[in-house]
Amino acid sequence: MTISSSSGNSSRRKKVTPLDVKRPQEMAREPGTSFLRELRLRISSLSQTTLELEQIVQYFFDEVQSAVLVEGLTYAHPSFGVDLQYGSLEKHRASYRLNTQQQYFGEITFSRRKRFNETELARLESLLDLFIYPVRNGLQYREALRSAMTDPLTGVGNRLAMNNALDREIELARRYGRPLTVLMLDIDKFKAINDIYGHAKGDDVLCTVAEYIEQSMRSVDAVFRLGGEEFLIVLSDTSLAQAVIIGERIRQSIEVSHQGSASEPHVTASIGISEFAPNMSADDLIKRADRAMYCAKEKGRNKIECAPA
Ligand SMILES: Nc1nc2c(ncn2[C@@H]2O[C@H](COP(=O)(O)OP(=O)(O)OP(=O)(O)O)[C@@H](O)[C@H]2O)c(=O)[nH]1
Repeated sequence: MTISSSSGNSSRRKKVTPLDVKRPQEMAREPGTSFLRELRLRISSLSQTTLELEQIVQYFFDEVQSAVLVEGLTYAHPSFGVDLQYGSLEKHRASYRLNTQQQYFGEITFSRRKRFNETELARLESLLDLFIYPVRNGLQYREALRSAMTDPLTGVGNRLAMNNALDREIELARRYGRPLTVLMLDIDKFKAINDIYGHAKGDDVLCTVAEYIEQSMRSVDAVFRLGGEEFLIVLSDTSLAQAVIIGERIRQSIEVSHQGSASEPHVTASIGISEFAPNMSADDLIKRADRAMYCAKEKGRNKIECAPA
């Protein structure tokens, strides 16, 4: 493990190799180390009870307090989209880049109002090896969950992710009485696109349609591919009238961006919209949107239809 650090106003930066990180046996020779040994054991066993990154960082923050007063702790790994903060972010900071020989595992920052002294920094550094491996496991777990819930072709959520998201959104809509709408989108005559332009072009179309849907939504909305050429879009806190506007934006953006040529297919999509009511299950909501989408197909495709209230 390699830890590079910068600390406080002095902005020192140094590298610590695995040999520099004190092992429990070495610390046992120092005064007061039975306390640190117990602390190491406690952190180590707590970290093994979970794979949830938030909990691992929280445990570390809570336990580190007994060795060194720390008022705030942040842990970030931008490429995993992780940015966690516990306590308050204060003026004096000690930051460590966490690396093993092979891989970078993010950056941890301890902060507080009073400057850290060298003994305290050494103590914090001596505990970092207890942090990096649980964090590595937590990141791997997060990645495994993410890929289990992602459609590999388009990169949007898959059916499993949709089930989770919809259950959560329905619970929020019920609890707070907020509107919730879903859009079922199906690419028109997709079989013909495959037949005329080839399967690879069909795959490209699926990817660009997913992109145009994402570009037409707010960041809080979510899109899922249900298989084939069918997508479900979940619009939280959105009424039927607002959903029609968003649906129309999506429909138009797909059509305008796929005008068609000798080598490119003309692509359109049909959309069915359904608004949640408290007596509905997730399944009811999806089925209603699906029926509305088939109405749009029957009425000539490249249209939006709403499920009856
Ligand atoms: N390229 C590609 N094609 C797929 C994929 N999944 C499903 N398909 C094809 O999508 C086509 C769907 O065709 P249909 O269900 O008949 O519907 P359609 O041609 O879109 O016609 P309408 O829905 O009535 O407008 C089938 O030919 C499937 O083989 C995929 O991942 N990639």
